[in-house]
Formats: sequence, C-alpha cells, structure tokens
Amino acid sequence: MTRSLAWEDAALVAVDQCALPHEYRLLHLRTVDEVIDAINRLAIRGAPAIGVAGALAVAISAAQHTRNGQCDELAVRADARRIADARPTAVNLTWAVRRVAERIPQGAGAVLDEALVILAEDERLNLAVSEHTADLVLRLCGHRPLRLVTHCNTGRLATVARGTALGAIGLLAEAGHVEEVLFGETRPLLQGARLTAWELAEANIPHRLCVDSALPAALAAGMADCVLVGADRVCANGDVANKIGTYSLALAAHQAGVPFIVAAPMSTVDETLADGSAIVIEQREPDEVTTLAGVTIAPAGTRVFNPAFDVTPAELVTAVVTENGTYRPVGARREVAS
Ligand SMILES: CSC[C@H]1O[C@H](OP(=O)(O)O)[C@H](O)[C@@H]1O
Repeated sequence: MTRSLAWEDAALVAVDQCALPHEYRLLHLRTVDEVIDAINRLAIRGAPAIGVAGALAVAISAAQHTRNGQCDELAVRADARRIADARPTAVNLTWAVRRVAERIPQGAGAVLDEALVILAEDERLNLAVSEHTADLVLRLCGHRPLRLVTHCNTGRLATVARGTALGAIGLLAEAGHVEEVLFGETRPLLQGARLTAWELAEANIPHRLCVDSALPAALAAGMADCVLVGADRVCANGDVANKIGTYSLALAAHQAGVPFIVAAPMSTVDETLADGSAIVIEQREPDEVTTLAGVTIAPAGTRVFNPAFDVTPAELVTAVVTENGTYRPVGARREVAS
C-alpha cells in the first residue's frame, strides 16, 4: 500500500492532493509554515492525514527551536497553537498536536518520536477501521455484490495509507462484494471527482461520479444498498461532523431505509463535546464557490455561504465504526422524531 505521508530527511513528504488527478506530485515540507499552508490549501487533507501532518509540524518546530540541546518550550508551544488552529473541525489535528506537545519538556527528539508513532500507527488503525466497517456492511446487507454510496474522499489520500470508508470499500471490492460505487463530486473543492475517482480507478473498482445533489435522488430511486462516509469529529452522543452534504445524504438514507455507516478512527471521536451543537464548522473563502477552475461563475459581489462541513445527528447514523468496532456513544442519543 503506497503511503500518502512520510518522514524523510527531516521533512514531511506528502502527496500534493491539489495536483491530483492530473499530476502525482510530492511536497517536501521543512517548516511549520509550509505544513500549515499545505493543510490550509488542502494539499494535505482528510482528518487522519492532517493529524499526522500537524504532529510532524510540531516536531519540525521543536527541532528548529532547539539550541545547544535546549528546546525553547514557549516558542514550540506557540507554534503548536498555530498548527492546531490551521483547520478547526477535524479533531484529529488538535488531538495529534496535544499528544506530541506532551513530549515537549523531553526535547525535540521525544516530540519527533511521538509524531512518528502517530504516523506509524495510522495505517494499522485505519486498516482495523476498514475491516470492522466492511464486516458490518456484510452483516447488514448480505454477502453479495453491493451498490455503495460514498461522499468526499476517505481513501489512502485522507490517511497515511489505508483510508476509512473508502478503505472498507476497497476490502469489500477485493472480496467481490462491490457491484458499483456511486459518489458525489464534492463541491466546491471536488475531493470526490478528483480524488475518490482517482483512487477507485487505481483500485479498478467499478464507480460512477455524480453531482452532490444527485445522491439523495439515487437513494430515493433505490440505487444503493449502503452509504459509507468518513468523519471529522464524532461527539459523545454520536453526532457526526463530516464534509458538507453528508447530512442531506443521511436524511435520504434514513428515508430510503438504507444503512448509513460512518467509518473513523477513535482519534476522530471527541467525547469532550456532548453533541454536535458545539462543533466549530470551518467556513471557507467565497471564491471557492464563485469560481471554477479559475473562472468566475457568479456575478461580482455575490455573497456566499461556504461551510466545509455539516453535522449529522446520531439518530440518522446506523453506526460509527472505529478500530475497536462499533462505537457506543457515551452520551444520550436523541430519539428519532416519529
Ligand atoms: C478520512 S477523511 C475524513 C473527512 O475529512 C474530509 O474533509 P476535507 O477533505 O475537508 O479534509 C471529509 O470530510 C472526510 O470525510
């Protein structure tokens, strides 16, 4: 399995996801600002991937702020805050930054060691997420070729190597249980059309692309057996923040009686938040919506609402599956209005 992130010669090496699908380009990032910029531009994207990148950015900071074996803790902690703030919704970023920041008093080497542990364990954890998710899909839908729906990109590009929801789809396909994957383009940054299409083609998995608003219509038309998505933050009651468009997909799946499964590692679960009302939703720049491939498509001055994520209430989620299996929310799930 090719890795999308690596640590080589004191640099974070990452597949530039902005260049795909037309160019497979590697970034070699050696400063904190370069990593933050890559996360902001979604050159590095996907909750687990930005967590790993954030951890290694703190390690870069610790090395840069070490003189005569002494690490300037205040300077590194200031960088750690900037790194954690790069994108607010995926809890993996703050989780990873906090985890490596605990090693700052032990020096730059200890910070890097912890960041490399996070890098190394990501593949194993997300393989387990994928395996448990695939098992649940087969239990719910039967051992047959399945018509699966997914959204955004949750493959190896969004993690170090394995993926989450798309990792499960890959395992199901390897076992002959995928008839076709239907997925949305994921406006405005087109993670689906650019990245999921690229990964599914690379894996030789039958797939069809559609506009995001066609996915609920496909579910209503009985075109899907199961919906599989990733997550950026799962709250204590099971509410899920994920790419914008997930909520409408969950509503459609509920209406169609189709399982709606969320695949994510435990590093995406934030039990400090009781429910989704407290999740900070990243609001992105208007020009992502008003332009397309650099061409302005909306009249000058058009006002824009461009949230990168939405929140799906737990009652619309069939299951959240982690590396430990089905996640049991520790908080109270709201009952579905009858
Ligand atoms: C396994 S990736 C999880 C999650 O992250 C993506 O967001 P973005 O492309 O903005 O980084 C998307 O919401 C995926 O479902």
